[in-house]
Amino acid sequence: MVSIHDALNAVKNNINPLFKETIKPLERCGGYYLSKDIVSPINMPPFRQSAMDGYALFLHSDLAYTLIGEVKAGDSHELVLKPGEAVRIFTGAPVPETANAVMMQEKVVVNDSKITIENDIPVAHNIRPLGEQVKTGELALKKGTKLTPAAIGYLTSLGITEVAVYKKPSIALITTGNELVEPGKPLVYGKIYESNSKMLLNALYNLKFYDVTIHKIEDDYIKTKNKLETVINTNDMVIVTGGISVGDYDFVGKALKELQVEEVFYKVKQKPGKPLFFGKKEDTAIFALPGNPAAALSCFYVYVFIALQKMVNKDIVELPRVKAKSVSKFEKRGDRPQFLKAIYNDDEVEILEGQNSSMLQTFALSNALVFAPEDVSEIKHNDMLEVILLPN
Ligand SMILES: Nc1nc2c(c(=O)[nH]1)N[C@H]1C(S)=C(S)[C@@H](COP(=O)(O)OP(=O)(O)OC[C@H]3O[C@@H](n4cnc5c(N)ncnc54)[C@H](O)[C@@H]3O)O[C@H]1N2
Ligand code: MOO
Repeated sequence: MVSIHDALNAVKNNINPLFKETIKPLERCGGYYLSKDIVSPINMPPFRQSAMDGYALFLHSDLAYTLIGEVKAGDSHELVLKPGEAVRIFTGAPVPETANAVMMQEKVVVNDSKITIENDIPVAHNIRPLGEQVKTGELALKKGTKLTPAAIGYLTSLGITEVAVYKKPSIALITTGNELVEPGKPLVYGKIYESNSKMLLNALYNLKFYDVTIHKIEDDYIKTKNKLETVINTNDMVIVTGGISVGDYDFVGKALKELQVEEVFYKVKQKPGKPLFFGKKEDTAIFALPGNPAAALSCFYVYVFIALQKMVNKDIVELPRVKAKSVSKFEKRGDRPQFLKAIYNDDEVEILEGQNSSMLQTFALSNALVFAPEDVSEIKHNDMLEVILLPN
């Protein structure tokens, strides 16, 4: 049995960034990281743009100008101004080459073709220069940049439609157990509805990992071994739930050994999630999470989360931890450090009733896990606690 500290380090040290590339339509790249520098194919803006609705001017020493025409957004005609001349212009329209400033209309008095501006303005006033954001051939975004909505908007504004990004891991989710029934089917005595796959699928989707397949196996050694062999050979990560403890029908550990999966650790001194397994086969990471649903999800957030972040080359790989004041009492039994389902709000944290590792009801209300270290046996009101914030 390893400590939480050693288990966390083992996950961090045994997972490498995937660095597999794929070309994807830009609009589908939210949350991905660029695998190549992007050079701008155009100047942005592609022409000198008016930043205001108003008048483009060829500045001279007087406040009065003569109006000679109009340019609106989308117009392509070129008007030629002489000093003291102006054109009506609108936001986003191309500023004629010969105009050198734009005055907003609120500061202009119009009298037929004569206009008077309120005050002097400097050259370039209210004109967005050609290539102000980026020029043709310049670096638009560098390799490794995360494609946020803003980044996708920016690259789209440069006319880019597809980009090279780091592939996200392909993940196989496997549930085990004869007792599991697909929701929607009748529940016979002794059976339960299978919930871990949908729960973890959504945890993965929530973190923007979409390349996920779900597989179900009965408590049968040969079937377990064959299925694990296939998914390990074809995925970057395999997440199994159940069948990893010591029962006669827990075949996952034996099958992984037979398949020569390298055990990095098995069993962690923690509650929930004692029988957690983490191993590797070539570049595939294998987690076997306890079948108890709340234990599986807790292990997912504390350990699998880190592996996922490392695979996509993120700098910060753990969920955020904060300190918060306890508003509840809790008695911790045994010497295992514990992750407790809790509600964090405004620097305070409430530890919920119903901490059993089979209970999702309380997890469904939680937005955090309180970490109760080994040497703590009692948590009191106002104790300062370490709180892991769950992704929302
Ligand atoms: N003699 C011992 N027994 C157990 C130990 C131990 O140390 N010695 N550890 C206990 C702990 S702690 C845990 S956690 C569980 C883990 O067992 P497994 O990982 O082998 O999980 P299963 O036995 O297959 O299932 C446990 C529990 O979870 C339910 N389950 C499983 N899969 C799903 C699913 N996909 N959806 C919903 N619910 C699921 C399953 O029906 C069981 O109730 O072992 C203890 N035993
Ligand atoms: O370690 Mo188990 O996950 O407590 O129930």
